[in-house]
Amino acid sequence: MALFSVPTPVTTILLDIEGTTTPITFVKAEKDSHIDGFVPIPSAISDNETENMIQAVVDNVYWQMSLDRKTTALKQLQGHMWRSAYITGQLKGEVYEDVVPSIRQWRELGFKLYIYSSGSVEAQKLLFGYSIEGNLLKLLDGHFDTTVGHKVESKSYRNIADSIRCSPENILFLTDVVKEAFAAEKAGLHVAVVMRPGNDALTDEDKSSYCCITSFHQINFPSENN
Ligand SMILES: CSCCC(=O)C(=O)COP(=O)(O)O
Ligand SMILES: [Mg+2]
Repeated sequence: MALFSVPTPVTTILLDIEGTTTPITFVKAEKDSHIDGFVPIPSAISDNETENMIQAVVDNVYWQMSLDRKTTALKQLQGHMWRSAYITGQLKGEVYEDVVPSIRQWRELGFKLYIYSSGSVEAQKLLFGYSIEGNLLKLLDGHFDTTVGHKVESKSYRNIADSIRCSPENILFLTDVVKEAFAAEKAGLHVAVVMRPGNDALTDEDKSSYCCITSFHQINFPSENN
């Protein structure tokens, strides 16, 4: 197993969610038409304007979800919608099996841990608060979403560094998306790209440009001396 050695100045780890801590399939809405009992939305439009408007909004939300768009408005809406499903126990946040033991170990080693995801802070707190591994919020020092800036813009990473009063070179960002890794690196952060089953395939150029890992267990810290 190839190891990724964390550079010595790193004190803080910034984690992406989808494709990094959590399978993409957990976030991405599936089409329901293949499911037994599927109830299609009628295509006929009634004369009632309010209903038409509601329907247009619903259609637009479905369209955005089908494209897995990362707009702040969509992500805020998803957070609100998921709340009751989490609270009633119908939904539990998925995390890969290596995530919890790793982040526990990182905290024991003294690292600070933050989340930066396109998912709203509300949705992040639900996912980790009601996860298949129980309430993980106490393992996290804070959360950032796209209200701090888009994930492919370097400025967002500088904003996060400023907000947690940390120099960019003290932060390691783990993400599945190369454009995000590029933006973070440009801001001065250290990065590693996470390859999980179902993630978009990386090109050979991506693989040679970035340290790539398939599990958090491949992350090795200076204090581990191995
Ligand atoms: C926070 S739970 C839902 C995550 C989500 O909606 C999403 O789009 C995740 O994208 P990420 O930036 O974590 O890859
Ligand atoms: Mg991601």
